Amino acid sequence: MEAFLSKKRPRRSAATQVIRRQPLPKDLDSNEEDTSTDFKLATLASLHPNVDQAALLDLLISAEGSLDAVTEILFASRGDGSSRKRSATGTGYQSSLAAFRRPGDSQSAKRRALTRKGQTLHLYTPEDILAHTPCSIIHNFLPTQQADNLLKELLEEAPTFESQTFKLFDNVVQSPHTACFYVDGLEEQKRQKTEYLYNGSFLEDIRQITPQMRAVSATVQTAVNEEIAKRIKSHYPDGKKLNYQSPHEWIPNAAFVNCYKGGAESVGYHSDQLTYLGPRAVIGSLSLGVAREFRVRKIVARDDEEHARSKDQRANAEGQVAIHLPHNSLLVMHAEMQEEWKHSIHPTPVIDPHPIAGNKRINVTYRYYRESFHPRYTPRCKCGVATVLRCVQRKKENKGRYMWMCHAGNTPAKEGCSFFQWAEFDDDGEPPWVKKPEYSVDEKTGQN
Ligand SMILES: O=C(O)CCC(=O)C(=O)O
Ligand SMILES: [Fe+2]
Repeated sequence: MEAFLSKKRPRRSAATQVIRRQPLPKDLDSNEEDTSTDFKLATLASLHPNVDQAALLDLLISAEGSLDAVTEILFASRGDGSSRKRSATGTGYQSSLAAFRRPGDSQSAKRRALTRKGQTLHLYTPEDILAHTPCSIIHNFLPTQQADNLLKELLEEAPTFESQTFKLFDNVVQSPHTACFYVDGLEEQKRQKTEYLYNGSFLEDIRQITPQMRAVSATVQTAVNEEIAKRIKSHYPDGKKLNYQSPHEWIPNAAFVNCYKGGAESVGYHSDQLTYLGPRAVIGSLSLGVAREFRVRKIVARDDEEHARSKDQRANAEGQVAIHLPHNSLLVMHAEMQEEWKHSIHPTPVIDPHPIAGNKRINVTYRYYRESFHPRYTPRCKCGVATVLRCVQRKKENKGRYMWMCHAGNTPAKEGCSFFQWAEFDDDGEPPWVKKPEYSVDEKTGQN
């Protein structure tokens, strides 16, 4: 990648520039990619000589480094018959679920057949989303006036948001959208600035939640807890919460606000960081303004025998599903999401302007930062820095295991160390230190 970056690249968009500044807490690195970005870009350039290199890099980022996926998108957009032609509308075409089912399929086979390489399954109804993704959605979530007021308030904040940074292969790159982190109250704002590390650095721009955000947060809390209870009952084995999932109430105490201006702004496939949320985290994500496609893809283990035979079979198994997120919808990402799926906001050539937001989409992801995952407790690496929590997603032998790792090297110009430690949790996802005498009763309740 360095070699590529040092080459002169005409018309390179700001969205793809490698930057050297404060990273935001995204976990967008493609952990286990082995082929260099230089090589991938050279391959793509030779396959698609008429496409600008900056556009190819953008596509490579949103396809999470997959050459196959980029080529598929480019052929599909040319409509040469190798794939289903892509829609020119902002929110995609309606696919009938029946088209993805085969007569006589068993229930599990039906689920496997739902997504196919080169095809995106578009889901609109809460029932379909609940049945085929690890998410649930509530349309028209807030009273109209409250949703509009929150949107207006955040549209005033958004022009001062900064581009996200994330790790792609060995480089910190800029995500093509802007965002800002909000917490509740002055004390928490101070704590966040000085105690919580993101990709090995402290965040500079942390803001206190706005009055509208605070009011909405209580409504989100009630709805998310109800959705969690419903999901446990209807989807999980024996109607019991997942192992490592917290049995306690979900309390939103932090939020990322994302802004996507125009259809080209997007975020590539990623899983959210679990470092301060703990395993099996739930996230409540409120969409305002322009409707966009939220795409989700199941992660399939690289050495999974069922899919090892061909790349195509693996791509089929991963597939992708587009969930349509209209104004004033609350999407709940359930406990199985971050460990087993990746998500993205897909770029689109056309959007339907929103009467208040114009070409912008505002998204608030409410999160629960758990006291037991405060960096004062989590393992430190040899650099003396609190480590990052990751889950093995692709290697079959350790799939689903958690690990603490050094992330100091994610700060540009800083070297990290090789620190690695398997992370242990009890059935409720609590780390071992909560049982130590030093861990006070107050902290167990999340109050300090
Ligand atoms: O904009 C969205 O809906 C998703 C944003 C997201 O993935 C994130 O903040 O981690
Ligand atoms: Fe995310």
